[in-house]
Amino acid sequence: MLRLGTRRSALATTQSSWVADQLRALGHEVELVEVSTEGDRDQTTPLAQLGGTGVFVSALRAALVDGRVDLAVHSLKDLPTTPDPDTVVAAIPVREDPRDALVARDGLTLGELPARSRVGTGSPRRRAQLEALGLGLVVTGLRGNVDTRMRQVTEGHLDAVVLAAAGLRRLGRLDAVSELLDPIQMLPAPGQGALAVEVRADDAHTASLVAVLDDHDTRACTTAERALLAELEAGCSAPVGALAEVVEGVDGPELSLRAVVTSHDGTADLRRSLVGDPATPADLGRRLAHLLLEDGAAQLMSDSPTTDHSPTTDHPATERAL
Ligand SMILES: NCc1[nH]cc(CCC(=O)O)c1CC(=O)O
Repeated sequence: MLRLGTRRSALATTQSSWVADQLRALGHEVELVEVSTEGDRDQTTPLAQLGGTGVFVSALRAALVDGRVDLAVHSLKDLPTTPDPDTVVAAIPVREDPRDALVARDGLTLGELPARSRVGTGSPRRRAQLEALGLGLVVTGLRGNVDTRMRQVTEGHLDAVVLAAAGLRRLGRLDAVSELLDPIQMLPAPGQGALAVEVRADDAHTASLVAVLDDHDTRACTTAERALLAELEAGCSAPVGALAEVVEGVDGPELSLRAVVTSHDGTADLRRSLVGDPATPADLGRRLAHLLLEDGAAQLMSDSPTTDHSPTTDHPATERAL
């Protein structure tokens, strides 16, 4: 019996159940074990103040290391880039749509939202890229699970929210999307849309069972995106977007990587891209990071730290961690 640790939120349960079903299809017995995380218990503190999305990860890792569970499923974009000595990512399954999605009132697109429309997001990356579009949108902080965030729109508190398309697709809520944002406007978080299946570092047995779920292209793409993030020394809540894609070149497949670094207020941004060898994705990510650093990425990220650290003053109490 494989014990699979999962957080309780609808999205976490859906993701964990998907992995469990894949393993069952291979003939394994799998049991879901609920693990509660600080990010779930504390429903109002902005994530950046709780220590970033890493708060969702640490409790699951603790359950792994204690031997309460044998594997844990994370959203890859929530995994810190610093390797954990006690665990390994045994599989990165095939990625869902990596794009961000707009959920707006009356099915409006970003371009159709009038100036002064209130758009909710708790992510500094989304906030900065929205501001950088220069549409006169009023970006307000937001936390909570997918349903809570979408309710801000249906109840008329906000004109729109931005969420990961992958989460909405997994929850069967793509119907609520008014626009899938083109990465030209909004580059997703490194690793967005992909899952990471972690096992104990010393558990080669479970690692080998799980390894068959690994998707080669997804691993290459997310390795490039995360190497870029690590080289920029930026954390999970940094205003950094990145998207790698395997594309067909003249001499076979190539890895194309695009990235954006913004100041926290979105008044300045740097965009760059590189194409390289899919066999050495981390190298590509590091090289693109160095180009951005040469352009001044480090100063840009440190220059204007976001002044709005209190999204809960806009949307108190009822919100829950995703
Ligand atoms: N940080 C929260 C989080 N972590 C993973 C997802 C969505 C699923 C994914 O990106 O794989 C979300 C919600 C969101 O950004 O809308």
